[in-house]
Amino acid sequence: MTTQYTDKLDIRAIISDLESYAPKRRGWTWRKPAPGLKLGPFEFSDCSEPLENGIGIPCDIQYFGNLDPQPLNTITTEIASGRFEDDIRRMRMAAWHGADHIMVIRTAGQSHFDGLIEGSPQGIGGIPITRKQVRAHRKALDIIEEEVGRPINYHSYVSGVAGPDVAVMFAEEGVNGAHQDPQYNVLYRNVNMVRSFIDAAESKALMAWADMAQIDGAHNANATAREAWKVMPELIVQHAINSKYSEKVGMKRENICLSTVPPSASPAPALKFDLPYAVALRDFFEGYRMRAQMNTKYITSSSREATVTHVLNMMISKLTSADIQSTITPDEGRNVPWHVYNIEACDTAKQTFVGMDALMEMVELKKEGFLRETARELKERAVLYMEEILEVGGYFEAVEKGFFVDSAKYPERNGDGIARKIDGGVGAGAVFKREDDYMAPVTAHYGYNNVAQYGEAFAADPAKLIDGCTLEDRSKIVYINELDENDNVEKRIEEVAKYYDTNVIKPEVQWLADGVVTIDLFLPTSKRKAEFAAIEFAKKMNLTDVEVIHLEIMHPAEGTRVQVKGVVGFEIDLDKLEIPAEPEILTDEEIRAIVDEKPMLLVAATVGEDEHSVGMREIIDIKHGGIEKYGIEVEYLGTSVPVEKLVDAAIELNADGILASTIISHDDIHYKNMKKLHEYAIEKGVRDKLCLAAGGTQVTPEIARKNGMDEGFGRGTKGVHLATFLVKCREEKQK
Ligand SMILES: Cc1ncc(COP(=O)(O)O)c(/C=N/CC[C@H](N)C(=O)O)c1O
Repeated sequence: MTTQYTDKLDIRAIISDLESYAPKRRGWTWRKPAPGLKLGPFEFSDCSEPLENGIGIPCDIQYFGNLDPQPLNTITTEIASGRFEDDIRRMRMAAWHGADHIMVIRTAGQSHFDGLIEGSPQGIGGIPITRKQVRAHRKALDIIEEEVGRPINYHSYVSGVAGPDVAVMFAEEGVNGAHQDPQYNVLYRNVNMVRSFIDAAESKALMAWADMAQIDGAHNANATAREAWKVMPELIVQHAINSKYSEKVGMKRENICLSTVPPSASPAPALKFDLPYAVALRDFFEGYRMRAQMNTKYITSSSREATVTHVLNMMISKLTSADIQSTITPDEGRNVPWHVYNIEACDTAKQTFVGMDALMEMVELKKEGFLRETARELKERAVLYMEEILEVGGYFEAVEKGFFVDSAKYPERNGDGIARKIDGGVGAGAVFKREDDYMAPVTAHYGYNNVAQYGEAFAADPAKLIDGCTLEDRSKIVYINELDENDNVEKRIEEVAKYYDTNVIKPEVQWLADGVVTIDLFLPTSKRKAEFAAIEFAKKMNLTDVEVIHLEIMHPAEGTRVQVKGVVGFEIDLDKLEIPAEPEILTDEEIRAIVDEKPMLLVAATVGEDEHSVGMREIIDIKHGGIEKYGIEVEYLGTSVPVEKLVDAAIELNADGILASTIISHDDIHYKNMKKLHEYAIEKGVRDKLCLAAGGTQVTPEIARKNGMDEGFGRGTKGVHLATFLVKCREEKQK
């Protein structure tokens, strides 16, 4: 992080004056490759340009100085809180953790709305797409991308009965990417298929004009089929139908992203299914983009399990290709994703990809054997599937016959596919042939448009007839702020104004001040009893609205892990908190001058029965930025040293202080050893003379001091922190 951003985004400022907001650019932005990128002591092969501001994963911050390498793959985070004002804060967190593709899920059922909606109503499982909401998010992302120093793509959905209306609005509002696949309408939203494909042509023409990236909907078959791995031939066919249709309408291949989800998940031998499928897809669809997403069909309430599934999916992405890596949040299987899980998923993607940097310079996929034979078989099945579609008369007839999402592996059939009537579904009978003199003076309008009746000059640019349509002249866009005087963002912000305007805070998981917390318990009893006992424990902790969100058997009799969510009924005023000032740190020069003037000698050891030595070596050795670089002399006694020996050595050497490394914290042994050290120094009559410092990954300074240390040092301690303490402590002791 190069600049401290200590101010929160001003949500009220972002949602104000949206009427005059205009997007800065049009179209999708891919990451900039940085071949041979050097960061710290490392060189990376498959990374993109680093961020100006970002937050590395914890071990990057603790051990590598926040190098924060960014993989070449675009990383997506999906947000679905239902309140777009709270989504904005989460976008900022995700962007700082490496997401450059923000996908905001739509409110349930918007596919059946037959027109645009306006304003800022709250949504279910996502937000209602409205012009106001899209502008607010794009305006917020303009600010956020400046902070992180990388363009961020905003993504939504062009589907449902009002697809083309939404596509026009997205083109007007600078949306960068969208899902668009007429098969989705037909199979999962029962929108009439003829209507869906005609609307798709119009929508895709607009998306092509807006240079938007398109994601198809094949992944939905995965999540819908009974045994996902059996729909592989169909997935290839679904990708082909949407990709070819998109290209015919005029979309560039590099903007056509196949939404490829591996059809299985462990404990199935996942890569045996998923890798051949991934290879087959890339064999067939050269020149298109791949958008990889882990399988969400088999996701459960175990956030750990979801993370492993995510990592396995990224292994496939690395072994084959993924231009976009979608990240399903690890809590997707138990609630509408929460802030911290969006961030976990972004970190998992970043950590995994940079950890596998240069993998394909070291391994390659076998050119023969099971992998290639299986890939070929899948491609053959897909071709047969396509041929049979032609035999029965084409796509519409095949849908009527229930070809799609049948749970058998084509050409086997179980007859349980999703069948739709050609003349059925929402919007049926609403397709009309354009009259000979049909004319629409608008840009990116698909199909017959007889503008030539007003002069050939207009044929190539129909909007010229009206001096530009809304795509050329934003003043022609009608912006409506709100339609509902209650269900809107201003009202919602009023309800939580205190938490915007003061330093009073409550815990939250998705909405400001929602008060929700989770507790993670191990209960030494059976699953059923643990479930009810956990609720009781949570209630006794004064949580309300208590719900069990995850149960995991450690052993049928020995115990169960339970995760519970609940609401706290109180808040904290930060202004009234006693927060000890951060310890002041002296400069290297100041410390060196003090030690030059008055040499310092310490004795150091890892105490008790503890063999860990790395931490102590790092805090001492000059090459790790340890205290020796200030000229401080250290007599290191090694590991598993009794505290008595430490004190005796300090007396013998007339040392200024003692450094005790205490890594093992089981049964608070680290604090017990500190107490022993303190008491023995008193017993030997040297306590007042010596500066006693204890350090370790589980050490809390306040508790170390309670156990007799002059100071304790926990995670992230650097040499300068310890050296500052030592020179000040010695000065104090020798007054
Ligand atoms: C092709 C297509 N069109 C529209 C919608 C939106 O669907 P409604 O508005 O009808 O809910 C979807 C939904 N996918 C969810 C995101 C998924 N988790 C993903 O990452 O892809 C879709 O796949």
